[in-house]
Amino acid sequence: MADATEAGKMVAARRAVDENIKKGQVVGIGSGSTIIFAVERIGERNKKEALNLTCIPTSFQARQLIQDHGLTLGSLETSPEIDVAIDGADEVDDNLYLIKGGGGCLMQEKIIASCAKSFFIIADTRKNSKVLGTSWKKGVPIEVLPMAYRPVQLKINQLLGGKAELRMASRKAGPVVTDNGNFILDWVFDGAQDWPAVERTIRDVPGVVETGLFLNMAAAAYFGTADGNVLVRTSKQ
Ligand SMILES: O=C[C@H](O)[C@H](O)[C@H](O)COP(=O)(O)O
Repeated sequence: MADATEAGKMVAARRAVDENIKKGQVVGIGSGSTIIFAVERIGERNKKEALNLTCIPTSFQARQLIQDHGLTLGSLETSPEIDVAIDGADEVDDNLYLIKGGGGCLMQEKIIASCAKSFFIIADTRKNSKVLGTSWKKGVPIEVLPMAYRPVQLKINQLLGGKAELRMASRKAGPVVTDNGNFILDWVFDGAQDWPAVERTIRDVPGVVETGLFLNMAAAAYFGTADGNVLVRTSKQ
């Protein structure tokens, strides 16, 4: 099963890279386990085609991946406009609404995606849902300022129901600390939601830095299966 999932991630990543990355572009590089296959493919093509890309990372991990594959590392300061961004997701619904941040990276990912002319999602087929919360049961990640985590937690519970849980680290005592020095709350919800309204409600709570809901951002999602097939779903808009 694990190998089948990895195979699905790989075919989706390779197809998205081959269809969307062109010479000379500024490329946003996402975070997580699926993006590894995309950067491997970009590196492979770069050796053959001298792509001359500038790659903008969304995390510490992405920065290392870019450098490990001999690609040119850039920043939003020098390249504020991105041609294409590619990233993974924890779940994708029928509207191409996404939950992201399962690996603790969401704020830089959202900034990079917002600067990109096109934003593509790569995932194995398990992430392809009609309704968010069908396969991803860990909730919506919310990045919060550490000093505000407790009131934010209480306010979200009051405003939305469900439960906003402080994400704890597994190989360190205490909470997960993001690349930006913040904490993460995972808002575990029940049933279908009005996602634009939920996004507004969460963002309006002082102390919230960003949410892992990416709405109306992705142009297409590539879902790979172990047998090498890739389903491409494009935005309805
Ligand atoms: O925090 C992590 C990022 O949002 C990832 O892109 C997301 O969790 C998907 O990761 P993976 O490709 O490992 O499933």
